[in-house]
Amino acid sequence: MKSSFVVPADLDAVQRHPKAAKVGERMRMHNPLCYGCGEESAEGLHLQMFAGEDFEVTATMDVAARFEGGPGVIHGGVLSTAFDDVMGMIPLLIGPSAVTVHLEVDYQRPIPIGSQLQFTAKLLGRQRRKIYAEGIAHLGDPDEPVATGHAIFVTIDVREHFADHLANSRLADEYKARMSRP
Ligand SMILES: CCCCCCCCCCCCCC(=O)SCCNC(=O)CCNC(=O)[C@H](O)C(C)(C)COP(=O)(O)OP(=O)(O)OC[C@H]1O[C@@H](n2cnc3c(N)ncnc32)[C@H](O)[C@@H]1OP(=O)(O)O
Repeated sequence: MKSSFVVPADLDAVQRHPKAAKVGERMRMHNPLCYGCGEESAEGLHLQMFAGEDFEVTATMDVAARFEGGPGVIHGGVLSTAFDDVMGMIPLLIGPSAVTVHLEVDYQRPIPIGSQLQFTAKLLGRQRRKIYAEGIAHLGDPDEPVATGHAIFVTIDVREHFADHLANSRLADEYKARMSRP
């Protein structure tokens, strides 16, 4: 079953942001408490993300026992979370902060607990505030994907978007201080 995800034809020109991570560099966590990539999220996925060529991101994730859904295999929602976060790094290569407005996942093979998942995500295009991305997950051979994801991210003003919610974070004080800087 193929995805029906559609990328518009009239896309904007994009450039890699001069301050984006260099090719092969680990991409910084957007939030240490992030359930996807945060190192301080005890139960999180602990995705490790790396900047690729052009508008690509690669990532790895150990499929820990706590991610079980069906017996011995990853939970589908956990895999969706991983795709959300890996593709969510694509906007950082072109600059703006962005949040997910649409996410879809095609599950192609069961993914065993104990395996290491590898992801490759790429920019499909930008149109105004919308950033279209695609990702694949594999177990060592990118030509044999075990799942495919598609997403749309919409750029935001970070201060405005999170203003009413910062207080809910365990890092509220740090974020309030950071966001109040000019
Ligand atoms: C201090 C540092 C912190 C750093 C944090 C970094 C953050 C990184 C976090 C990463 C974490 C990982 C990621 C996560 O987990 S992010 C967590 C999950 N996502 C969210 O919580 C987002 C919730 N949504 C919103 O808040 C609003 O919808 C936003 C603010 C995003 C847009 O509402 P706003 O009123 O501003 O704009 P708009 O409605 O005019 O829409 C704008 C454009 O978008 C198009 N559109 C909208 N929806 C859809 C859709 N479903 N399919 C297709 N298109 C859609 C729309 O047609 C329009 O297009 P056009 O006008 O071009 O035609």
